[in-house]
Amino acid sequence: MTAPEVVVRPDADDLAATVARELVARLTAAQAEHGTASVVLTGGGIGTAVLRAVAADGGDLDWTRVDVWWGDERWVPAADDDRNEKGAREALLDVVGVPADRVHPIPASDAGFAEPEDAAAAYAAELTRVGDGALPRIDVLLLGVGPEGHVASIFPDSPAVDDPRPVVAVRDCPKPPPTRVSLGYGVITGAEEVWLLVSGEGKAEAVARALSGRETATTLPAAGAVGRTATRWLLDAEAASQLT
Ligand SMILES: O=C(O)[C@H](O)[C@@H](O)[C@H](O)[C@H](O)COP(=O)(O)O
Repeated sequence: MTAPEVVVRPDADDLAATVARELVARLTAAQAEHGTASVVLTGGGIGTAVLRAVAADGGDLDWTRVDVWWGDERWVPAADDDRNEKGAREALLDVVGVPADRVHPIPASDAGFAEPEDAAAAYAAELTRVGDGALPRIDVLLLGVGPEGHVASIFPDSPAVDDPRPVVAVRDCPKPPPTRVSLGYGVITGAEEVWLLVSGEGKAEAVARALSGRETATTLPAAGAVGRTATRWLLDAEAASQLT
């Protein structure tokens, strides 16, 4: 496993612009190598700010050859403002016009699945459909980090940490809404590059703990979020303020 890279920018705006530029460059390089690129999006404040920055300055990335996935989703109806999908569509996908068949949202609670477990199984099936029977290559997997160290919808001490399924339903989440669908660790750590986007003083302790080498995925899920070829912590100065 390669050591995590830590990038610190002065503030959230600079961080969003920097990550946007680097994301477009990475996806462009993946297209040059493979023909297509794939990215897993995150909800959250800085995650959505990055998408807005990509929309404003997206270079010449060919969005018709980018597969778009989500790391987690709230179990609410499609039109609910809590949907990560809704925020991502408004911030970026509707702006740059990604073709519908390349956008892979996690099913909403009104999409016809009785339980979030059914939606999780359907999302796992969609991953293997696109991956021709295996999990697809994910070039960049973006994650926000909660103040207690959660990533996607995997919270500290949750059974989801040890669930081997590629996509899991998560109930009783400490952060509302309580029911969610999340990629499991196997998919997260199967991504080529995992980029953790973190902004603000309230995350500084979680960042320092995650990078201390003393936490496990169970005690601090962000600590277990590593990519196959790269793990990048992309921070603003406040989020980095407790790093030694
Ligand atoms: O569904 C969610 O709650 C998000 O996907 C979550 O994982 C988020 O990314 C982090 O909590 C960071 O959010 P902020 O950047 O808004 O603090």
